[in-house]
Amino acid sequence: MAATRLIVALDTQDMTQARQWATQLDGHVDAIKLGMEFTYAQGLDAIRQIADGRTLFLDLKLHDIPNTVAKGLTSLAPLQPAMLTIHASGGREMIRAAREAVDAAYPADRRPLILAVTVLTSMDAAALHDIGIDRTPQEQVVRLGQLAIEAGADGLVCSAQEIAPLRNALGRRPVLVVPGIRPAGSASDDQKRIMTPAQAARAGADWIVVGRPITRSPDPTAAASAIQAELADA
Ligand SMILES: O=C(O)c1cc(=O)[nH]c(=O)n1[C@@H]1O[C@H](COP(=O)(O)O)[C@@H](O)[C@H]1O
Repeated sequence: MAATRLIVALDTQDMTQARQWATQLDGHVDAIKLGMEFTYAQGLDAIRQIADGRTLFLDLKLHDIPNTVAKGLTSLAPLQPAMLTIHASGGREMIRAAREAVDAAYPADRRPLILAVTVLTSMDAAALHDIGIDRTPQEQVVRLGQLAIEAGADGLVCSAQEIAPLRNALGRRPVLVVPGIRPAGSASDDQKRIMTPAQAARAGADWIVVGRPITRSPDPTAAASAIQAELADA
């Protein structure tokens, strides 16, 4: 099985902080993720500055009508992300439109992976019930995952708990990117469907996404190195 790689989520509104984390984590992580917190505070040019040759996961989780998502993704092309996110629950037509827009707007050899977010790792069965979905998170993730891959997504964002059923349904091909990662002994927070780095690696995650356990650590570099060691030993 291919090694599981580490993405750090640089979740901050602050340019100096993002730059400091990106620099100190060079060589300790495999990619950086910038999302809405940083983008809404600092804008797209700041993303370009922080990315600066690094592998960029641009996580803006687009979810709108097909035309708007397609045009939005086209507007992001100058940033040359390696990965982009859309919400699978936007539906088949939205996902298809996203894929067509990305195929048209990005050079074929630098086309970003389109990742469809299935069920947010902060949601449990009760939260799904609240929004009218009376399936387990696992059932809903597999359903949305099948739809998204059929419609042209390259991969999925899911929790580590759904990797095995997704691989059963969809095989090895979809890229599985897994947040909700908490090293053993972490305090509980807004993440509900969690696993440790080693558990995610053993389950077959292609990438794990880790934010606060690295960025809120007193020593982010040591925290990232410890996670890499855990992945390597899994
Ligand atoms: O798309 C994502 O990256 C994502 C999807 C999801 O279901 N859950 C989730 O936590 N994320 C992101 O992954 C990161 C997790 O950060 P921490 O909870 O601090 O490790 C955040 O930047 C979230 O926005």
